[in-house]
Amino acid sequence: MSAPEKSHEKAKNSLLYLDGVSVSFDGFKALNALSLVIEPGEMRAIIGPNGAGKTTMMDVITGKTKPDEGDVYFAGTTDLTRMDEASIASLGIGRKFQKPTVFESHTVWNNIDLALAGVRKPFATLFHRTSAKEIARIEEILATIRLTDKKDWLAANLSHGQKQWLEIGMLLAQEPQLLLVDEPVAGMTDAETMETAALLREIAKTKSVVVVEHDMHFVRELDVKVTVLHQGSVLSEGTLDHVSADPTVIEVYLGR
Ligand SMILES: Nc1ncnc2c1ncn2[C@@H]1O[C@H](COP(=O)(O)OP(=O)(O)OP(=O)(O)O)[C@@H](O)[C@H]1O
Repeated sequence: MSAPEKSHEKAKNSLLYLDGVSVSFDGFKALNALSLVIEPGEMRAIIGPNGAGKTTMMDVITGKTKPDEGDVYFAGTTDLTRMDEASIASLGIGRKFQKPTVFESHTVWNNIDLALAGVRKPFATLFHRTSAKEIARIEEILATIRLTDKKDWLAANLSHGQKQWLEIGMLLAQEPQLLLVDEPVAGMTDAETMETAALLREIAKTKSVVVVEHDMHFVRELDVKVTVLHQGSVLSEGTLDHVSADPTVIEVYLGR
């Protein structure tokens, strides 16, 4: 069997499979032979000090950055290194950036409706009236993101945390199989942070989720397997208690 066929075989039962992925910027290795496997239906937390390569990893998965080396497969067989960002998004990989980008002058309801419209065919959007099925889906999403009672509010009037939830709702409208979420609780209150953990746990019942986050209280609340990145590679992996007790992790976090 040739090398590419071999990796393909190993990727078979995973939703996301990265093996030996390296990315260099002017000779500096932002990712260094990174290997990571996410199972279907899994939620994973990614932690690591500044500059560990977390954002670069997300950029490689979404096609924004092409790896110099390594394999990146989605759903076992789709080689993401050969696809552009738009094609990867349409496969069902949704990304939420750190800063919320909701439509401030629209209501909460319309923001979700517009996100649903984004996945309709252009012709359908032009003559569109929200169908009963779509209304039910919008209501379901509003319940998930804790904004049912704010559905008529302008997005501009939401708190920072609620805007983050709304943007998660807009991603859900696109029915992704895999959600990549970058530092969702930065700037949130403690109560919003805990609610975000509960919300993501609910979402993870039907979708795979990869969350990058620095907030350890939040990561503990997620209660999922944790991957620690350092200098572009996996330093440690396991429960939060396991990685927190790992001497190599302690050195990286405390030795700086
Ligand atoms: N486009 C680029 N050009 C040059 N260097 C880059 C580029 N993007 C990232 N880097 C470098 O690669 C390294 C990894 O960056 P990355 O943003 O992936 O880390 P991170 O783990 O997301 O960090 P943070 O927690 O601070 O967001 C850093 O040293 C960064 O300066």
